Amino acid sequence: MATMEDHATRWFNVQSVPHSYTFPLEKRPGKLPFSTCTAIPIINLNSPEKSDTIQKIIKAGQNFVFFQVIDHGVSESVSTEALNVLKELFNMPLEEISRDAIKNGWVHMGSTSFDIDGVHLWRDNIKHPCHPLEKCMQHWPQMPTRYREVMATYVQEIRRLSWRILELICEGLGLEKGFFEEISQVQFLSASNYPACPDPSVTLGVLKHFDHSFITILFQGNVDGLQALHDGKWIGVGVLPNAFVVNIGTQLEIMSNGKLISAEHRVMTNSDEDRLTITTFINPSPNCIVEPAKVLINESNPPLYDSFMYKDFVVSSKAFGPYTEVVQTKD
Ligand SMILES: O=C(O)CCC(=O)C(=O)O
Ligand SMILES: [Fe+2]
Repeated sequence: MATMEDHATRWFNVQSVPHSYTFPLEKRPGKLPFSTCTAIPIINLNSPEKSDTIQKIIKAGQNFVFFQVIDHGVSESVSTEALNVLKELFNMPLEEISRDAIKNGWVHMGSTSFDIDGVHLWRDNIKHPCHPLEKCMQHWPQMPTRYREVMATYVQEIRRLSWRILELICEGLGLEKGFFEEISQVQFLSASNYPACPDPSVTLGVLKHFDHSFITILFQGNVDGLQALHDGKWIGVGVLPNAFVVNIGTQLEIMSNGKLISAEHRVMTNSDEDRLTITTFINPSPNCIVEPAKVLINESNPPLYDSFMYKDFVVSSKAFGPYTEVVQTKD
């Protein structure tokens, strides 16, 4: 357990944002308050009208890129327990977290491990692969002691949910059933703790980026912070109790030949409370050839993207930086 003393000396326990966390003017979010965009689609996955659900997902992927799913079949206690155990983990003394990460082979990125153009992000982060479970679990945190049990339930539920969504997308795009099965065997988890920040206008939890996944499933608890770039403006993907945020990744944009679009997004901090989130990426397998699906290509719909092997892209773009080896299970 973290002691009071340990907490008081942590990097975020400061009266003002240190220079090393202050972004250059053009990257700062500025003083605008976080405002939730009410137009972001909310999709009920349990609706009896399946074709209606599919249509809503495809439309959301074309227009808003992010959407939220409700009545998704993941019980609230599973997600809440996952957040609780992560909170315990992030509260442990830093040396203990680092020791566990080194011993078991998962990634711990304390805020100072990130250095983007010389500036740190306002977050602590952990990452590890999740699939196949039997192979991955031994490389997860050992502490808190119930971490593996709680997170195993969570990641399995999220895998089921992501399958459901990918199958609906297949149907909506006109791809054969199970199109993504073989090619999306990589799932990894990235959990972030964004402590309350004395001045959210000068720093960010995550800088603007695309997710290089097929889809990303985010549980953001009950604190706002996520913004997506839409028509050149930052829009807030506000918290909806027990909902998951779904984001179309760049690799699905390519496979769909641009029928679905991936959006840049970023994370703002806030001055009132800590924010803890769990991101699950469903990624192409390393040997997957990423290219517009053949059935979507014809004379009037030429391919809009070149084809490449996912692992070559990951290496050449440094998509996962120093932690490529860990999140990209080898074939
Ligand atoms: O924490 C969030 O709200 C989103 C994080 C994110 O965009 C990512 O991990 O790629
Ligand atoms: Fe992201």
